Amino acid sequence: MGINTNEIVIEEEDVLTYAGSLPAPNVQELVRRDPSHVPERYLRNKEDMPKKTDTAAHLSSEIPVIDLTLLSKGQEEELKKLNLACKDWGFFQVVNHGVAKEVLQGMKDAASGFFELPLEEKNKYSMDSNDIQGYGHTYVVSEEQKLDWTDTLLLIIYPSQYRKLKFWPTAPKEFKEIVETYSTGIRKVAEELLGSLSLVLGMDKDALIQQHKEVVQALRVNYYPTCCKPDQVLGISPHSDKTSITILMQDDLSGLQILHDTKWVPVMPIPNALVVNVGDVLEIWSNAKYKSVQHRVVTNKDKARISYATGIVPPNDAEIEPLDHMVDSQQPFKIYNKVRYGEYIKHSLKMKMEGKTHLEKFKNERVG
Ligand SMILES: O=C(O)CCC(=O)C(=O)O
Ligand SMILES: [Fe+2]
Repeated sequence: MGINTNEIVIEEEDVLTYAGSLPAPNVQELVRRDPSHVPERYLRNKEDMPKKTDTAAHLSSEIPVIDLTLLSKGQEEELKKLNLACKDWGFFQVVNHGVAKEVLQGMKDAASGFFELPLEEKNKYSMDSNDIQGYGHTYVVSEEQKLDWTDTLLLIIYPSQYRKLKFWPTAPKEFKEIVETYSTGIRKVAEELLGSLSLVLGMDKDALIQQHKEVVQALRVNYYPTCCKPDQVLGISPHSDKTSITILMQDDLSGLQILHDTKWVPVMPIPNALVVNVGDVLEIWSNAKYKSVQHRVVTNKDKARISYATGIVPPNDAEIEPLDHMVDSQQPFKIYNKVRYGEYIKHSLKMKMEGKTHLEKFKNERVG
């Protein structure tokens, strides 16, 4: 069945519904009932857990910090910094981004209020079994896989006709309004970044926005409860994002780590800054000049952590492939085949999160 919104007909099956997850326990509730126990399904093998030898905390201060105000003025130095940040790190933090600190704080207060509600209240917004919008878990595809120590609220925000308001919490009562205000601010940041990225990739300023066909914006709020066995449990498994770019607000608790060369580097919170990373779609468009970088989240014994990831993606019917001018002497053929975003995301959602394995299927056979 299609939905008719003025002239646009959206195929519901195509755009609004994604493969869902198997049911999984509510982690916050597990901890509330027995903070001293972690079920087997969450306990990982030693080799999958952070080790001193594969972590490089001293590199945290090298993760680039970009000034968005300078970028939007087209300042040459800052554009160069952006290009290097995407090439060398795939992650950077953004300051002077224009989203007021009251708005950032308002989003944090509203989300904390939601997660503090009793389980039966939160479960009013539970994901349906065939979809990823709502409160629940994503990427749970088998009874055997190890589970992440997190509960998630995922909402598609823009274009507004894709919203499923039944999943939008009505408590705390200001939730909806602050999500709108926050998301409108983040959208401007996304547009500014996509404009600057277009320029540094040698295109007109609006080229990457055009590539999206339509900029779809989703908000994924991750709640990581305290964990009594942080050395055996991960908040989120290593993965790359299925986005063009992701814009993340973290609270004042660290936990996010990114894979840089062969070492995991913590992304330390900078008050009121946003963390931005290159997702798979930008890796494909740029023919891997910019790579989506694996990241994971570790757990914490003493304090719950909440993060707010805005995913910028194209609609399901957009075809994505390396842009012609990204084929050059450095990368003399297109390393990904053309794929509809909808096909790519459905394939990815059927797999547990495991690094970048979901991307293999779309690689050109000439990639060894
Ligand atoms: O919690 C974080 O810092 C990262 C979350 C994340 O990687 C995601 O939602 O894709
Ligand atoms: Fe992520």
